[in-house]
Amino acid sequence: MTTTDVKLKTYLNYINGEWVASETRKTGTSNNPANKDEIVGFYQLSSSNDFHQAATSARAAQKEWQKLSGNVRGDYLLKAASILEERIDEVATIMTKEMGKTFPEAKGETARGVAILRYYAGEGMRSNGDVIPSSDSGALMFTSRVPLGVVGIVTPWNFPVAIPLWKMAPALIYGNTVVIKPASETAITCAKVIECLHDAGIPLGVVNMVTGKGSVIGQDIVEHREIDGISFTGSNAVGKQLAYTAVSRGIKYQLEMGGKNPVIVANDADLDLAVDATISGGLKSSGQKCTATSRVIVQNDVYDKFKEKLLRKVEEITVGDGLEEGTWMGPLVSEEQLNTVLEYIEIGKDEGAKLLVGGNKPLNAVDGHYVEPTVFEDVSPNMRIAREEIFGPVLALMKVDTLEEALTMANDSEYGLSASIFTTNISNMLSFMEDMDAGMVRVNAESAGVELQAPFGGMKQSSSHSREQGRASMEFYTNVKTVFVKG
Ligand SMILES: NC(=O)C1=CN([C@@H]2O[C@H](COP(=O)(O)OP(=O)(O)OC[C@H]3O[C@@H](n4cnc5c(N)ncnc54)[C@H](OP(=O)(O)O)[C@@H]3O)[C@@H](O)[C@H]2O)C=CC1
Ligand SMILES: O=C(O)CCC(=O)C(=O)O
Repeated sequence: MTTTDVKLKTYLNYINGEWVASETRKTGTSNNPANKDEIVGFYQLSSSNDFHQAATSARAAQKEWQKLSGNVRGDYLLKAASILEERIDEVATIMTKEMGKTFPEAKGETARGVAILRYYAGEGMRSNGDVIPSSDSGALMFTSRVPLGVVGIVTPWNFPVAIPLWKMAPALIYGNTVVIKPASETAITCAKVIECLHDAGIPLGVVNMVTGKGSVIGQDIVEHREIDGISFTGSNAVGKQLAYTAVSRGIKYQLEMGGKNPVIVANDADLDLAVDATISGGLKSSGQKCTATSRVIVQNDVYDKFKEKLLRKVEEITVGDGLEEGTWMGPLVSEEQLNTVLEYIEIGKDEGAKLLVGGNKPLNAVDGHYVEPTVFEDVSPNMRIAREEIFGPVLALMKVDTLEEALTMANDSEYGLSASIFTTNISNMLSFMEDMDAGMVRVNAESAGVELQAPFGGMKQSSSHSREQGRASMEFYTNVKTVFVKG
């Protein structure tokens, strides 16, 4: 049985190189958020014992995988990249159907997945240590990076190809084996990615996928004795809970969580650029990115002009099924997410913010979890819509007199993931780069849209202060061994 049998539409767990049903014999349903009645497929609702099988298989495969040379491990990633590239339309279609982002966005993300696999394949050939002069002239001293062992990976639904791959690919290239539990909303998209690794011939047990509710098997991923490290992206509540257990077990953990990302528009900004970037950074993927722009802090002199240009463009946004040509913004991922966003819109109104545009479910879109792109103004820093992550297409405009005030406001957040400034003045750029407390600081560019070869992560409550992607991944997925050799 394969997961590509469309008649069955039931996707299986992947354990020790085989597609297997959960021992529970229960499945969950993946629905299309653009059309609630359309079933995309079924995925396994796994048990702790299913997870145990996967973790045990990953352990059994680990030493042999580690012993392969880096370029041999890289070859598997290269093969998987080519297979994913051949299947790009199929994978992107499933992604759009499961989580709602538009097909061009889904295709772009899948292409990014291909590039991530190729990038980390190359890592297998790069240096993994340093020679350090010993104080003993007759000795050789060097460092070597060794894998953690078996890594547990928990991923969210908003980047269902890129995030699993930017965690799995570095884990694998540095010699770890993995067990992934993807978000339930996008379990099938993850199965499609795993199929590529399977078809690339990756050895048995090196990659394992177990689907099911995080609330049922999630804790196993960090508690299981065979798990040596855990990498998580998702909400702060779940991330912190996993971290507590990881600390109590003394294993490594890495968390990527929320954001409340500001954009500053200075008096000297190129306003058209700033408007386009605010819309793209805040509303693409319906604002469901941890790097999405949510606070738009605009200097007084250009406030009215910026607002007018922004509203004109927001009103032109077409909301609809992401598979339909001409749709700019798809639905939210689920009814739960829709309710959360609508609730925040009510909170904004109750707190006294002024709703300029949007704020409702579109009248002609009853079949899916749609919400209009929404812009508030008169938002003050203490309002909940200025402080809490909404994870939806909601922008909060905030007016300031000076850039110092803008920076203070931008930094007034428990989060510190990404931040942008739009300015043509070099000293404004420099003070922003220096004083903005965010893991990603961007000048004349939107807050979202990270590059796979650069470190990614946040300050404050946005992450566990570690970094993912690029060569920074090596810090998490390996331990340093210092070797001293005396002839
Ligand atoms: N930083 C980011 O990129 C993301 C942030 N978020 C934020 O989180 C909010 C809620 O989204 P949600 O999807 O519920 O996020 P969660 O943190 O609940 O989900 C992320 C992943 O964790 C799993 N999970 C859930 N509960 C547990 C648990 N107790 N132990 C271990 N794993 C668990 C989920 O599985 P399952 O799907 O089965 O529940 C999913 O795979 C969003 O509104 C947004 O604010 C969400 C997604 C991504
Ligand atoms: O901005 C991006 O492209 C990545 C965002 C992200 O990682 C996330 O939302 O989880």
